[in-house]
This record gives sequence, structure tokens and C-alpha cells, in this order.
Amino acid sequence: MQSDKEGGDDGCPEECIALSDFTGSGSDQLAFTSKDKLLVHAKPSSDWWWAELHGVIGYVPASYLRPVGAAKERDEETCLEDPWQDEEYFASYGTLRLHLEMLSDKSRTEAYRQVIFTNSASLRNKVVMDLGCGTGIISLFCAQLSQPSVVYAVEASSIAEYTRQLVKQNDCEEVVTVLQGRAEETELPVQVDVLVSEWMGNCLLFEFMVESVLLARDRWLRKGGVMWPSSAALALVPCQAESYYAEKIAFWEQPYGLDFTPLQPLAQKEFFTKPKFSHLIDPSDCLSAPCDIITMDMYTLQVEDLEEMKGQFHFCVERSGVFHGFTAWFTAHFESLETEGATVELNTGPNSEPTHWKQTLFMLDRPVRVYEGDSISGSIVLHRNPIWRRHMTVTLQWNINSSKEETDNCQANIKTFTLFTLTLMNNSSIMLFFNHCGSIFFMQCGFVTYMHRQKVLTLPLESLDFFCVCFFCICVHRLEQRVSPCGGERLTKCLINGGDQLKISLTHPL
Ligand SMILES: C[S@@+](CC[C@H](N)C(=O)[O-])C[C@H]1O[C@@H](n2cnc3c(N)ncnc32)[C@H](O)[C@@H]1O
Repeated sequence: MQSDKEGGDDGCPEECIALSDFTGSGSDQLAFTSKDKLLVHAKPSSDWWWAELHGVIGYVPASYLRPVGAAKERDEETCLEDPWQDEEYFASYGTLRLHLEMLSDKSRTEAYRQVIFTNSASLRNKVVMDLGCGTGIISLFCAQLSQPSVVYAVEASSIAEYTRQLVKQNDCEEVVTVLQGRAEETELPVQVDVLVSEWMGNCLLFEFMVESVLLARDRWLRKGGVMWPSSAALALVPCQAESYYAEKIAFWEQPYGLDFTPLQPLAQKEFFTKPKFSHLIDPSDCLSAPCDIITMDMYTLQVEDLEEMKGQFHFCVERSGVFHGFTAWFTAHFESLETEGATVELNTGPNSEPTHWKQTLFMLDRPVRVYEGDSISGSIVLHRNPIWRRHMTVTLQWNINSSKEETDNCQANIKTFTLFTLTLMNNSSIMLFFNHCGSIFFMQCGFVTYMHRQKVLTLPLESLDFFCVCFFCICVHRLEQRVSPCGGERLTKCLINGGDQLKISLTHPL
């Protein structure tokens, strides 16, 4: 993978314009306001660049900047480009891969089934909206386990065409009506009694499908109607992550008996400024009891609240160990409609059955030894990306309070993480390019834009044949016209390397 690129292609600093305000956190980040002109000196990682403003230097998030020369030309493209990246987003739900992953997740799917089963009496003759029904599983549970008068199963992706067939195949077409389209643009004949949806993402909010749910609530849920989930919470715990630290940082201490430690700061920037998704934390690596740091009431939460969600934490260390980072996950709660019925909880944490979300790990730059009785207090801010509406940054701020002298009690620590590319959630998406069927190739084009941050992708070509290469080249050609959403790279090259590798290069257009 290419990285550590100097500002412009000629090695000179590159002038960039700020697309929106950035407050920055910590002494190494540079704050700026919309329309400020910054000089980018280096691009040490794809997400964070080293830039200068009014003589002050610091790290800035790449997705907030556009090269000045390209700004005018890009303004038009930005207007045309969708800040929700819906084309790519819904294309991914138009294939079976994500649906297979979700339906194979028993804890998740059974939680919804249990909610419907335990509330079947109350759902009788009710009007239900299943927002983002996917394959229709929740709607089918409603139709089979209870007797609603109608379920409106709304789905924007092309999977909806199959959902109709599944509804018919399972004899539910009398009750379930599949409506293909974005919920925001869908008209229903009546208001609904129940709005059910599975909208949760990594760190609860990632992908921000919750916005569609809130808009539908305000428009279609009748007064006194029910939201499922009814509330949700983001949980956090300080933790050990010894093997991940060893894999990414300690590795450079002595590979092959050589001292590669000068690469460690680069490794920190490259691997630890994004969270690690799909992390499964062993409960024994939790250094304290977890706490809910952000809670959301799905009846009162407003779309504007999503711009900045803040929380506080105070952890009491229960076992001595090495504090490598924080692990986050979420819980969702479904209120009961039955008298004295129990709330159903979907818990994606380490003490419950693993789900497909697993947990999200935020690594500190430097591990700290902590002792039983120490405390770790601080705050978290989830800041929604002002331009790319499905993305966000997470800023963690913390202090350690210890009786041990070796711990720097006064030090206030702060670190911001970017949750940007969807590739992080599933590294296998590109594998679909190996499919021998041309139509899948085209459907999967969108994934390439999710991979724009990996400037060079090298893929094994075990199953690639000439037919596939032709299709791939056509895809590449089409994508050359597209500017990727946040850094300005374009897909410019597709090389066949020595017959056994396909190399895709993404380079800066300037
Ligand atoms: C996390 S999946 C859940 C699918 C299904 N409900 C299940 O539980 O298996 C979310 C689904 O919502 C759809 N979706 C997301 N935002 C939507 C919107 N604004 N309007 C309609 N469908 C949407 C996606 O295409 C995707 O199929």
C-alpha cells in the first residue's frame, strides 16, 4: 500500500480549502473553519494529513479538505455527488452477502423474533412499518407470529424484488406489502401503530440509517405508536488488547533481528487512528465493568441530536493489567406492549453471544499499566461528518487516577478516530470482482469507491480468467470518471502483474 505521500505530486505543499469547520482535539490537531485555505505538507496516512494554517502546523482530517485547484471543478461534482453515498450503500444491500451475514446472526434475528412473539397479542390488527426490511425477515415474523392488519415492508435496495417473492412463497402476501424505495420518499395510505427497524451500525450510529428511522417516525408513526427498538445505548470499557498491539506495534521492535522501531509512529498513525471493527474482546480483557456512555430514547431523539453525541465515563479498574484501549458496543431495548411483559434486550457486548457487529476497539497510542483501584475518567464525542453523512469521528478524552507514582496522573489524554470507509467493516467485498458473471461485476462497482483509501490494492488472481479481466477493465474505465468521496483519488490503473496478481492503483488526479 502506498502511503507517506508528500503534499502535492511535485513534492511542494498543496493548497487545500476547508469544506467545513473542524475543532480539533489534542495538541497535534489543527482547528480550522470552513473556507480556510490550508497548506498540506504531507499525507502520512490516508485519513490524516499534516497541514499548516496561519503558521500553525497540525494534523487535519483529509475528508474535510479539497485541493484549491480542484475546488471549483469539484464543487459541481460535489453537488452532483451524493453525500449519503446511497448508490454504493444500497448496491451493497442489493446483494445477498450482507443479508446472509445478518440472517446468520442468530442473536440479532432471534431478538426480533422474540419481540414479535412475546407481543403477538398486542400486535393483532395493528398497522406495522418495517423500515429497511431487507429480505423481509421481520415482516414475515410479524405475519406468521401475530395477526397485524398490514405490514408495510419498505426497502430501498434491489433486494426488494426478491422480498416480494419471499412474501408470496411464505403465503404472507395478504398481510405484507413490500414497497420498494427510500423510506423518506415512500407514501403510506395510513399512519402506523408500530415502527420496527434494524438500523444499528458499528458503534451504534455508523452509517446513520437511524436518521431515516427518525424521519419516518415523525411522519408515519401515529400518536402513542410504538418504536422498536424503543431505546439504545452505546457501552464502553477500558481494555487490554495485547495481541493486536503486538501485531501492529510491537512487531517493529525486532523483525528478523533488526530494529525497525522508527516505523512505530507511522504504524500508530496508520493502524490506530481508525478503530478496529469486528473485534471480539475476551471478557477477561475488560479492565473494569462497562458503562453506558450514550443512551438514545427512540421516541424523543431528534435528527439534529445526531450531529454531536456526547457522553461521560468513570471506570474503576477492577483488575491490574495493561490499558491498551477502549472497546465499544451497543445494546438495543424493545419495550413490551403486554401488561407486565418483559423488555427484550439485544446485547452485542462481550458477555453475550457474539453478533455480526462484534465490538469496536479504539487503541491508545501508548499502552499504560493500570492497577486495581485506579480510575479512568473522561468523555466521548461522536461527531457526524459534516459532508459524508454516513460517517463520523469519535473523540475520546481520558485521565487516569492512580496511587502508583509511575502513572502520570495529571496527563489529560485525547485522541480522535475516523470511522470512514465501509471497507473496514468487510474486507471481502472486492472478492466479488472475481465472480465470473459480468452483471455482478457492474453491481459491485460501487465497492471500489469504498476502497479508495487503500491506494494500491493487490489481489490474488487465482480464479480470474480472461473473461473476467475484460469485465474488470470495463469497470475500471467507467470508474475513471468518478471522483472518490473524500480524498480526491481516481482509479487510474489496472495492471495484471506477472500473471498472478491484479494491481489497482488509485492516484491523485492533480
Ligand atoms: C441492517 S439491514 C436490515 C435488513 C432486515 N430488516 C433484516 O433484519 O435482516 C438494513 C436494510 O435497510 C435498508 N435501508 C436503509 N436505509 C433505508 C431507507 N432510508 N429506506 C429504505 N430502506 C433502507 C437497507 O437497504 C438494508 O436492506
